[in-house]
Amino acid sequence: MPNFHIPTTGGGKEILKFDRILCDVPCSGDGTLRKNFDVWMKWNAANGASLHGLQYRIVRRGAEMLTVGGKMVYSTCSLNPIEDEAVLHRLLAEAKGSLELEEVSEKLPGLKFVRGLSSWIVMSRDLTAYSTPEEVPESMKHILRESLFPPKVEDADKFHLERCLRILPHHQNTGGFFVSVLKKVALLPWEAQTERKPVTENSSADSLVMPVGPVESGKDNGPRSPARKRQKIRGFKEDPYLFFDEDEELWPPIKKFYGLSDEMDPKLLLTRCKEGKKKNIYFTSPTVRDLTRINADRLSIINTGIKMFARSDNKGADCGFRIAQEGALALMEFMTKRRVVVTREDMSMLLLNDDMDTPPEIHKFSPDAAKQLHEIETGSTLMECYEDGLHIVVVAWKGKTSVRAYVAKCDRIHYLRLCGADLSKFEVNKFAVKDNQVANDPEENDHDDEALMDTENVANEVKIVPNNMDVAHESAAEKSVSEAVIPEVAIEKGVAEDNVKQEIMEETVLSESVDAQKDMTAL
Ligand SMILES: C[S@@+](CC[C@H](N)C(=O)[O-])C[C@H]1O[C@@H](n2cnc3c(N)ncnc32)[C@H](O)[C@@H]1O
Repeated sequence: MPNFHIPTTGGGKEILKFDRILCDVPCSGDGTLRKNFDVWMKWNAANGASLHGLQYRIVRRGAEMLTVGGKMVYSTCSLNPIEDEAVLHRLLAEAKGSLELEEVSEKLPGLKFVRGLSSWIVMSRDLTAYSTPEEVPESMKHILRESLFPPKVEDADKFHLERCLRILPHHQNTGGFFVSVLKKVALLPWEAQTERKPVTENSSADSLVMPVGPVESGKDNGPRSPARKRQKIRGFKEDPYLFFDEDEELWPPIKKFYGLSDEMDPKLLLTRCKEGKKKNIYFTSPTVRDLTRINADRLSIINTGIKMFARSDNKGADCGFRIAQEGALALMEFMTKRRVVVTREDMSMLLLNDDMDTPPEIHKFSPDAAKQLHEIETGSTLMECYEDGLHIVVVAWKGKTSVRAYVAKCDRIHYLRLCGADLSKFEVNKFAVKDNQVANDPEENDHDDEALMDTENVANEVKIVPNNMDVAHESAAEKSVSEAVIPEVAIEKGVAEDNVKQEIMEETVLSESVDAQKDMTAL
């Protein structure tokens, strides 16, 4: 994760530090073996060792991005101490007291868990066990490195690894999970060495550096100098983020139509269209707007803000933009018009009617809701229900004689369930319907046999699935964080020759790494 710049009060910029960080890192996933059949086939004792380095670099980078006083969760769905306590022990040892594990067991009363480990053994792929780094043969030292081993007995207490929580599958009938909370109590030793200066145009922090931990090839090396530069991330040209100015011509008609108060700052609205008609209008907070602007040349931001308005080319006196459901709750705070309060029965009727041709007519609503509806002009409207402790706000289109909900089907079902409405018309078992069709249609039966044969053939071809357990790709995991966004892949099943597999793997790695790079810089 690269640094983000933020403006300072004096008009300069500095590096943003976070109050809270969640490092839910890629892992072998052995805690999920009850639901992931694959884990049984792919597991070996060295999986943890090949992921440890990547996990360490991610959490170490997290610690750097954390503000002093901030907290960071480190979690995995693996129960292998090499991926869990060993990673934390390594970071805590390097942090020299600037990071502490927090006691969080009281935070979730009733949660069953066992405490983190302070001792464990390290195993090679052939199941040879080693208790200390000294026992590891020279030829294995580059794989079973010192950092995989537990703290020395005399040092163990000071790391408080027992404050980690290990949730075992049988405790709550779930997957296995490891979770810990770190608190940053002082600058990290390697941060403290570099005096914190404001960012200038020419300072190294201003370029896209990845000030992450050491590249782990061969022998392990200590924290590295923050001045070392990394390659710039190349990639996609995203549509620009164009924030409204004071004199944005779209704003006055929207403001008037929805009766938006002066408290709503139009400069928090943005579009992504440079030319032509603007399609969607997004809303951000002042902080996100500043971050987006100030980092525009340094980061490829994929998406930001919530969709608040969508263009609607309905003829009429409206402002040309309807409210988007995603932004409705944020918008209603400023809306003094076009809000209709309805009863629970009204809301159920509106949402149950998903037949676009016959939306419910206004006279079918309760008298009070019908009166409110008659008083507003045609166009986008909020329908709000607060009966019986409900708090449902949906976007609708108020026509001359009827009202139609503009809500996605899954949301519609969710709200109907809250209303206690009859959901039977949505509860169709697709598989049962298909089975019935097959049973009643001999031709369908024929086709299905063919389809089955095809499936069997496909199963014998090469299938590529993302899988972070493949030790063949240890080398990717051993690269720096900036490069190691390349997801590992595994051949799930197949009869193809090795070189064919290799070609396909390379192709997949390439295309997936581009996607992963996009994800990495998404805000
Ligand atoms: C356990 S998942 C996180 C799941 C997430 N917490 C969620 O609830 O959807 C681990 C994530 O790490 C990402 N990842 C894999 N390699 C990475 C790398 N080198 N740097 C950063 N993230 C990586 C994966 O894409 C994956 O999304």
